[in-house]
Amino acid sequence: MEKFDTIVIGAGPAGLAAAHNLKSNGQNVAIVENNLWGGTCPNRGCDPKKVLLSGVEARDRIAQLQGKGFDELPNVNWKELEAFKETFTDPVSKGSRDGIVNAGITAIDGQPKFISENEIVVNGQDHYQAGKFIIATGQRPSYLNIKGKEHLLSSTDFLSLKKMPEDITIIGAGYIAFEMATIANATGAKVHVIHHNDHPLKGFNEGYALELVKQLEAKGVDFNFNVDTQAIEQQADGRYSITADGFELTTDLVIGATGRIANTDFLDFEKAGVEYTRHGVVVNAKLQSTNKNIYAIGDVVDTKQPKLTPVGGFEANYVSDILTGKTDKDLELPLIPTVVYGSPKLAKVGVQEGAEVVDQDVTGWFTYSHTNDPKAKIRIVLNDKSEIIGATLLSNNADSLINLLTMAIKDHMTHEDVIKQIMAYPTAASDLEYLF
Ligand SMILES: Cc1cc2nc3c(=O)[nH]c(=O)nc-3n(C[C@H](O)[C@H](O)[C@H](O)COP(=O)(O)OP(=O)(O)OC[C@H]3O[C@@H](n4cnc5c(N)ncnc54)[C@H](O)[C@@H]3O)c2cc1C
Ligand SMILES: NC(=O)c1ccc[n+]([C@@H]2O[C@H](COP(=O)([O-])OP(=O)(O)OC[C@H]3O[C@@H](n4cnc5c(N)ncnc54)[C@H](O)[C@@H]3O)[C@@H](O)[C@H]2O)c1
Repeated sequence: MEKFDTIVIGAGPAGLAAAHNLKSNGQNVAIVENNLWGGTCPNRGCDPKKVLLSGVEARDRIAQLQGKGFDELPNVNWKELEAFKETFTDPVSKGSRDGIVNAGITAIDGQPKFISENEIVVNGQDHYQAGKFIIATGQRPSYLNIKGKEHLLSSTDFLSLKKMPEDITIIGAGYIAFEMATIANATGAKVHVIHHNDHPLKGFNEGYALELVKQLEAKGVDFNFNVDTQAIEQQADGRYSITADGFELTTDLVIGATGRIANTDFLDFEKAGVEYTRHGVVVNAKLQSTNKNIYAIGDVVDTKQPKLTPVGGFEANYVSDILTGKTDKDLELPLIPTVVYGSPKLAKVGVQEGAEVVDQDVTGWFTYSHTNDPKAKIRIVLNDKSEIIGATLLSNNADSLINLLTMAIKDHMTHEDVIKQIMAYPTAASDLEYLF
């Protein structure tokens, strides 16, 4: 039986970062993966989505400038765009595994199960012991429990569609639903979004979320709110009929985007004394599970933190520091900016209410008018010392501006601090001094 200082279970962004960190700090480390090395983000999440969105952005920009230098609106060639995406995704698994092996970390392929508090067996035959374990098994799509649920496809399927159907329906109105709807719409598909209540993108400012709905509606996306899907049936012609109380829709393909569920099953946690809920592994403020030698990081953790790649990476660094004696403090996450990659993009950071809120429609400002953007809005929240403490942005460059505002909040910047800076002009950043 092989013994290690630490065994990491799950080779996504969080698990890989922890394994590399621990190894470079002199530990004897193994990492177990039961599927694609690299995990969700580079194989079936953030990165492939961003490649597909680059096509959307290029087309949107030209659409906005039609009659202002551009005549024809080009079509997105899905087959070519998908092939381009695969040039990024195809090398990920081998590259991630090779990186592990080259770093001198033991790479184990297969399905691990705990058989005691400090031992796992992989594929029912190979036994490994460790002083510490890190669970980094992430999440997978959760499907609605309705009649015909077997017809639901996931975001993973969407990102690898060989052909974009003429008509596609997405159930749910969270991050994934908006991003898939944006991509499918730009390829020319008729897109329907069905949502069980009238709160899309819960957690974002309601007015801004509804403005994004309006912008997508203007591009032809059909939103159906307060529709609680009851059944999906395949018709003789291969299409699908979606039904709810007083509602019926026929479509070519149905994507379920109603959240994700933690990968806590199949690991026999009971044998290791690790408690978990349907939201993930239960941890304390040091990301330690109910077994003090087993930690959890990334999407699989049952905390309220947004489940995002940089959060998993931060937690990996933190647990590595704990396990190498560099810290014994509780985890303190910094501000977490988050972006819905729609068209336009919706971003937020920090708190959303304060002593003063400056909410502006900036569509007419040069930054947005020279590209003829249909809508840009910026909401800045200040505290009683006039420091920026939060922001929500809706614009095509919200993704980069939100990072700048995150730094400004961290540095407790006021308007006076902002005007002391020189920002490259003309950019969204050089507008900052006029925003509040
Ligand atoms: C469509 C989509 C788009 C996204 N876009 C963004 C974005 O733009 N920005 C952003 O920050 N985040 C985004 N996310 C979220 C991001 O992908 C996750 O937060 C991130 O991948 C979490 O990393 P992780 O290492 O915790 O888990 P994962 O990346 O899920 O990795 C977990 C790994 O564990 C493996 N595993 C699972 N069970 C077992 C087991 N029993 N034994 C061994 N191995 C196991 C899995 O196969 C996987 O490789 C997106 C997610 C999706 C689905
Ligand atoms: N840009 C990004 O950073 C990004 C992109 C995609 C995914 N992600 C991560 O992945 C996670 C999962 O994304 P998601 O869009 O699946 O989740 P989500 O939590 O953002 O949205 C889920 C949606 O499904 C709805 N829903 C839940 N239960 C339902 C039910 N029974 N019937 C009908 N609708 C129901 C919710 O109201 C919500 O609108 C996100 O929370 C985020 O952490 C991030």
